[in-house]
Amino acid sequence: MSSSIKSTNIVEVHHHVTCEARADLNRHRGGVLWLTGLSGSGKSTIAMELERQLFNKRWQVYVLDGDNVRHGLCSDLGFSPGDRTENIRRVGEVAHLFAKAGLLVVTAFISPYRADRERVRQMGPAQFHEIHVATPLDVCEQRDPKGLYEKARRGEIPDFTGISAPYEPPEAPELRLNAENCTIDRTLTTLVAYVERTFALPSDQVSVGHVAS
Ligand SMILES: Nc1ncnc2c1ncn2[C@@H]1O[C@H](COP(=O)(O)OS(=O)(=O)O)[C@@H](OP(=O)(O)O)[C@H]1O
Ligand SMILES: Nc1ncnc2c1ncn2[C@@H]1O[C@H](COP(=O)(O)OP(=O)(O)O)[C@@H](O)[C@H]1O
Repeated sequence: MSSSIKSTNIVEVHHHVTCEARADLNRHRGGVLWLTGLSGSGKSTIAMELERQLFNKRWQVYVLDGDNVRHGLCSDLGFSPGDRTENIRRVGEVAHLFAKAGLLVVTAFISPYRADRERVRQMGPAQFHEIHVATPLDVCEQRDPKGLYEKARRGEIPDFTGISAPYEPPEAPELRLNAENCTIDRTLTTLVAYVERTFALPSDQVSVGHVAS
């Protein structure tokens, strides 16, 4: 974990293109939609389908997914509490950078610790919306799309979330998806409407030319 700051004598460089100018161009604000939930709860399925539907509506949108990020940026991290915290810190920083670049970032990480998710919320300045994919453990275990619960029950995966490692559900997420009782289609309808309500610019909002010369 990199808790101590080693970068000193750093002076911030300012962009000439403002966040407002990017939003004007895209017709939506940048932001972070943070999906959290157990393995098998539906995070990746929902995130990728949301990306596809928003892309088809010409949104600037990108998914950061746990399994993918752990192949590169976070390939040095495992699943101890400290490594998970560092994983979420790095992803949070990247998500906020993308959001400042004007994108709607959809993240799909278990992110089991409340404090880690709260730290990402506080990173700002982009809007952070916590979405709990609230599928219960028994349903996730029944689905077991990657066979990981079976392995974890056999003791072959240590520190497996929900089995031998904790998951702290959000207490007041911006949105809770009960994917257990809802089809993928209905979940997506709810989410797309939520995103449009929250991040789209009103169609009558006129560009005011925010790009500095
Ligand atoms: N011990 C343990 N616990 C939980 N998950 C495990 C573990 N080992 C490997 N995997 C696989 O890693 C994926 C979770 O990675 P994340 O980066 O989302 O995890 S975390 O947010 O840092 O907790 C997770 O992906 P999802 O099933 O999509 O959630 C698993 O495929
Ligand atoms: N309503 C639903 N929402 C999301 N996924 C669902 C739903 N019903 C069934 N599933 C299935 O559950 C599995 C969820 O796996 P995945 O998206 O990889 O979860 P996670 O990324 O949280 O580990 C997929 O096989 C998906 O088809």
